[in-house]
Amino acid sequence: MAEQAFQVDLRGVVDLLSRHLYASPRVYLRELLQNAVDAITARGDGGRVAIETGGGVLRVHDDGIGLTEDEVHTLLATIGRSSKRDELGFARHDFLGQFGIGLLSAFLVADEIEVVTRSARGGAGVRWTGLSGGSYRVEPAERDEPGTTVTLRARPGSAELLSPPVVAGLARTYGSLLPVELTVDGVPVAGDGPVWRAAHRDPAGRRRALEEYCEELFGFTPFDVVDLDVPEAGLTGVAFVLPHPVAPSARAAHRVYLKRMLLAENVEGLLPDWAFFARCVVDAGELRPTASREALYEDELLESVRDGLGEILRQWLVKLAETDPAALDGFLGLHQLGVKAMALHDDDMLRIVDRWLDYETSAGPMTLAEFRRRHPDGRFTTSVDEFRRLSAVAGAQGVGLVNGGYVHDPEIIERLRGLDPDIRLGRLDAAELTTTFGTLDPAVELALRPFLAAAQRAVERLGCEVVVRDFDPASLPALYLTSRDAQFQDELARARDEADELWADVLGAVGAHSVADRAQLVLNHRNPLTRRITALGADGPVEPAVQALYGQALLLGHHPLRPADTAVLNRSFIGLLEWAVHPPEARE
Ligand SMILES: Nc1ncnc2c1ncn2[C@@H]1O[C@H](COP(=O)(O)OP(=O)(O)OP(=O)(O)O)[C@@H](O)[C@H]1O
Repeated sequence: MAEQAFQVDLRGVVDLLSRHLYASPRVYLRELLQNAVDAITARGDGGRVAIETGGGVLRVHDDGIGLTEDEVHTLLATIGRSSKRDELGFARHDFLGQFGIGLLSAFLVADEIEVVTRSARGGAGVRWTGLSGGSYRVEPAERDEPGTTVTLRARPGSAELLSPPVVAGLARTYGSLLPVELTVDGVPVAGDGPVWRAAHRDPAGRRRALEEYCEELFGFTPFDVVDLDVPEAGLTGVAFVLPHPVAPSARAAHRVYLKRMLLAENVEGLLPDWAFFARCVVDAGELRPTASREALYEDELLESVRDGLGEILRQWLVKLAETDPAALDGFLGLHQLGVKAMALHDDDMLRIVDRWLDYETSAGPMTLAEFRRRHPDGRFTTSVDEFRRLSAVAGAQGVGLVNGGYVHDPEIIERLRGLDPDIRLGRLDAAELTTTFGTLDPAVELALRPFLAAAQRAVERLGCEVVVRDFDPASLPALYLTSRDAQFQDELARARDEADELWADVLGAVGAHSVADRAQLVLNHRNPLTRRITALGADGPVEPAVQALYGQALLLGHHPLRPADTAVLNRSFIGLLEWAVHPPEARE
């Protein structure tokens, strides 16, 4: 059977382009500009593109390579055919176009495209007229010079897009960096090339020019300006460090030019995620666009560009730390989350965090490096709540405590030990604090035995052990300590209660070896109120008082309240009230 060629319904293709490929019909001008610039490139360097507007008509003239009649038939009339690929079909890297569909985008704003062209390689002028319905005609045309003129007549409803101010604006947006002479209605479109490549008398002058550029583009005065250069991708540009904090999750949008033609103003994925504190303007010769030319095509080159740009920003930061600590301080004040995220993977960043970032500690705010100097055996908490409830106690006992409760902190502190094996900063196990609490005089301890037994009965069902110690701060009546192990035991006990017999035995065996490790209610003998409670006789309100201390210690320590805890708290409150209004002597 003879093979048949696919038929293409041009209306379907135009619909696809206008509604699904391009984000906006504004791109028509970019595609025409791009073809003109490619034609100039194909002819040899230096050329002119002149755009004329008015009366709902748009003309784009170029003095590029032009097309012969044969080429008109094959290139303009075949969708997907492009002269910008080599024999093997690879896009040739000196051209902007590659897909062979760009010209069709003119149908987004016009029903008819007219191309009058004459090839620089010889032959007469040709007029090609393409209609959005899917047909075209070719006829001879008068044209003296080689080059091409594309003419569009606005479709009803699209006149605005072809109007002089809109066209001038679009030409400026897309084309102001193009290496050709570009005019709209005779007015040159600013073409001094990339601002970051312009010559300046001194570095300060250049810096000022770049800052102004940033203000104009992004509306902020940058904290700093970093030059970007990734030769393997033919990429140059600048990164502007944001002068205000941003959420790390905010997608950083960069302005990207490919071969001096604007790709888009909000390109994502140019920098590694952690570098969310910078906005870039770059021009790259080798990166590829997606077919819609509104985003970068994700390939290995883009990946290595991302790594390369990340490295440049990292170096900038390391240098800032070495040469300008005050500026680094300012930077960290704004963007510490990003720096912490970097420190998870990068030793230099980790050292910066260690040396420069202030942490909350039991001895006030200071850097981790300073903290380690003062407390070689210090501890860190992994939650902010834990820090809040234990820092006063730990501090009063000379145990240094760091708040490692914010994002990335525990990982960062763990990584520090990888950096230097001598670092002993370890996780706090709250139960270990009791070992540093002062024990009581044996005689006092002995006298407290009956009280302790009664106190233990009062909280027995809550799964905690009552001890009396002597510790600072004296203002604290009692402290509730869980160890991670005690939490595990709690869960185990709960599981054992709920499990059937077989499992209960297994779980029992698991827990058997460390039954002693329970949560502790540590009563502070240094606190006057607590001391009076421990002195209560057997006929005193020992039970509600101890339960009240227990409840207060839970609340003070921001511990979660279980239903049993709430019940005990209520009961103790009522019990104490009863004691207050019906003292024993009144009951007789
Ligand atoms: N101004 C022009 N001068 C010379 N040739 C042109 C001009 N405009 C278009 N062409 C020819 O028509 C072909 C098809 O153009 P079209 O814009 O559809 O695709 P492309 O530029 O090759 O690729 P892309 O879809 O990526 O833009 C081009 O490859 C080129 O050979």
